[in-house]
Amino acid sequence: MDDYKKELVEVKKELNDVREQIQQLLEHQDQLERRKHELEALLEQNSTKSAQEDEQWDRHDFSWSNELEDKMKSVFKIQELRPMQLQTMNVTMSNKDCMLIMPTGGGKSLCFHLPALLSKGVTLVVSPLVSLMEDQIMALVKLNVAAEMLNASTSKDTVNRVQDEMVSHNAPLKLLYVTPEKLAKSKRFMAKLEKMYQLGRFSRLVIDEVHCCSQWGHDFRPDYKFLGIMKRQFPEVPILGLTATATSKVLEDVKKILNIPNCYVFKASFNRPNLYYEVREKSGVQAEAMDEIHKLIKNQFPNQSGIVYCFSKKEADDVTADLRRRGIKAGCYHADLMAVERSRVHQAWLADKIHVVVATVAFGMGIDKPDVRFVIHNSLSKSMENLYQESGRAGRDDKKSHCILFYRLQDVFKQSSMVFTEQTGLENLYGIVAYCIDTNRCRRSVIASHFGEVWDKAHCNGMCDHCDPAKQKSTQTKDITKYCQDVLTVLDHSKRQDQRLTANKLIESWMQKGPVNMRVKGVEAPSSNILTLERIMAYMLIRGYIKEDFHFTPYSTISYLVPGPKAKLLSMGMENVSMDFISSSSQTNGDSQVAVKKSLATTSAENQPKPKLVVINNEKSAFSEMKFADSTVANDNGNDDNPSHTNGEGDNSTQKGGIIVKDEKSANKLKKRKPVIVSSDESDADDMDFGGNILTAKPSKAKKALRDKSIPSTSNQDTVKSTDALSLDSVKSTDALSLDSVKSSDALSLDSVKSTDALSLDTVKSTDASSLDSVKNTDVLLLDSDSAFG
Ligand SMILES: Nc1ncnc2c1ncn2[C@@H]1O[C@H](COP(=O)(O)OP(=O)(O)OP(=O)(O)O)[C@@H](O)[C@H]1O
Repeated sequence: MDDYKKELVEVKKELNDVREQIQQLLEHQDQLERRKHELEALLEQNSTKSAQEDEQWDRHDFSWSNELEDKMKSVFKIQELRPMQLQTMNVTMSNKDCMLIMPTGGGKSLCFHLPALLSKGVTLVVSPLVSLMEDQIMALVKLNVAAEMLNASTSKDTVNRVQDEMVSHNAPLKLLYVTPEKLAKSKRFMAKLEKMYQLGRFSRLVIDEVHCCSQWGHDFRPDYKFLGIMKRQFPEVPILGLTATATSKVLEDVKKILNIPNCYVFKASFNRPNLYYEVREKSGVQAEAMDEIHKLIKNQFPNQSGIVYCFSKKEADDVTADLRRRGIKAGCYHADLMAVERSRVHQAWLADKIHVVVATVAFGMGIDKPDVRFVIHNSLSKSMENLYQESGRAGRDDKKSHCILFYRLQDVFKQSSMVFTEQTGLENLYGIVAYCIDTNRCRRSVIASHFGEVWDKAHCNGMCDHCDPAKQKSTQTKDITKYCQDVLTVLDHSKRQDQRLTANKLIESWMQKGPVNMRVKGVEAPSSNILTLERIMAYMLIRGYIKEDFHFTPYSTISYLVPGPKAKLLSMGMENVSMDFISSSSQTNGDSQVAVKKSLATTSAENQPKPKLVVINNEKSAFSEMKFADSTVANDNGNDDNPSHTNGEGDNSTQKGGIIVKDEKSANKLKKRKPVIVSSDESDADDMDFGGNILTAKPSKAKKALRDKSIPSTSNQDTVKSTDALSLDSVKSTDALSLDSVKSSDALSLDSVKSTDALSLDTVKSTDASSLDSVKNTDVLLLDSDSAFG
């Protein structure tokens, strides 16, 4: 017996050692993977560089150099070339094949527009979209450059005229745009090209969006495959391929398809130094999310051009309507709208008649407005690549512009149920989720690694929310192994109950809420706020501790969560999980980073509520004498996100300028809601920036507040009558207040307020300014005017 016991102790010890070693090896593996990635990126960067340097393609002493400079200034009004433009032009002018990878808005077009003017004959441009060709031709014609296009809907007369010009020595035609279908399907056109070639007039073949050739690319077009014969048919014609998006795998594939294995490849950096990248927490309440976007556009980008990208056509419709209602000049753009309407919106935006285009990704290729000051993502993009391309429509004029993504976990599942059928759909999506939940890495560096580049954090120049000195935060790494194990225990339990859990339900069960049979004994309700829990959930998802399991219903696809490939390691205690959190000391007021606002340990701060009712207490007001029975002062600055302002437990005094809260449950429930603000001084409402719902003193102001602050979407406006802080004559079923019935209510004497969820007042009877006899579960903030506005 004793021997067995002794051996058992030894085996256990050895097992522990093995676990530790495995843990260390796993960490080492992670480090090596990251370094491997960096080294590969550096090697690729350097090999491209050396090819460029070897040949000195940035020289200014080619036979065409003077003319190039002259036409650049006189025709295109451009004073200086951007990186890689000169190299590309010199290579293609030397009749060599070339591939240019340059980010959206980088200036790819000039790389063939300018050479076209310097060359004899015609540059043939293959482009995938008719609208894209139309825009370019319009711009070229304005600059007096002879450009034409041929597509399926070109009239016969135009086709004849253009085809004659192709083979006529004296014709002014410089650029001819065609769709790939035209090449693939029109023998007559191919015959004309042969002729043009024989006459020495086929000066260059440009293939825009060249990644469309490859099946590995995200935008494969079968007709692009036909371009493979061009090199064979026209061996003397240099090919110039352009793209903003090509991994090395796609690039190799494209070279093979186009038969240009030895072409030069130039890659401009994907760093757009003038773009400020930021991720913000998105409210789970639609009206609040819209408040935030409205406030952002109104205050930070007044009358400036921007785009709001949405997840779906319906979302785009709703956001447009909401912004318009709030006085923003917005237009909608998505695939369900008629082409005429889409074009009207696009043109009105180009002419600054509307400021904001609210769109799905259909608003994409060919947008060339220089002064787009902001691109907001109202919902998560489906990949880093998409985010980069869509955000990249901002700041084409090189001036500072903002790219702001609003993130919330629920959007991950909206996207995942759309992309999970794509080959790398989920992988790409989780890449952008990792970007969103990151607390400290430079956003630029994260973007860079997606494009196989390494950008030094120092080059960010404070142009992202993590590098911006004004938003600096320190972070702390915390062990969340126990949390993750608890999540897996809840999932195990649900499996035994034969129940599936969505992310929301999983969090609910984990928090020991929802159906009793889904709560698990031994799993303690986490004391962290919902954002923290969502963040942990997202982290578990991208690290493979949990995974999505998709089920189809007749109307939609539902994503349930189940244990992931790495769950076993965690359950068996063979892996520790840690995660970075913003440390509480460095949190700033009003900051809406998605990063967790409080450390996991700060439980008392977690439970502080967001006030539902804010009473502005100015000198003359009768409120100054108001007292609330049965209440606890918890905070003195109106910002419950800042734990440093939280009073310690046991402070039961009632005082001016504090949240008065008693009931923890209602506090938690109301935590994330914005306050209703009641003021006896109507000017208060104008000055305040609580982003909340406002009821002011005078009916006229109240109406304005209702209109401006969009209470209608959260309340039934038509049932709010003559609202007045001092006398709410009849407020019925207002959702904003969640008051079932408030009758002849008056701030000084609320005769009967029942089931008031907003105030969480169970019963308020014979209340008066100096003594509210029975106020329970009050969730009220009483502020001095000064602290309210300070
Ligand atoms: N060297 C330059 N200096 C200043 N502006 C430039 C320069 N080169 C190009 N531009 C301008 O930059 C803008 C974007 O150029 P362009 O449309 O060629 O971008 P792109 O790389 O083709 O982008 P996309 O992938 O979105 O089509 C245009 O307004 C163009 O006139």
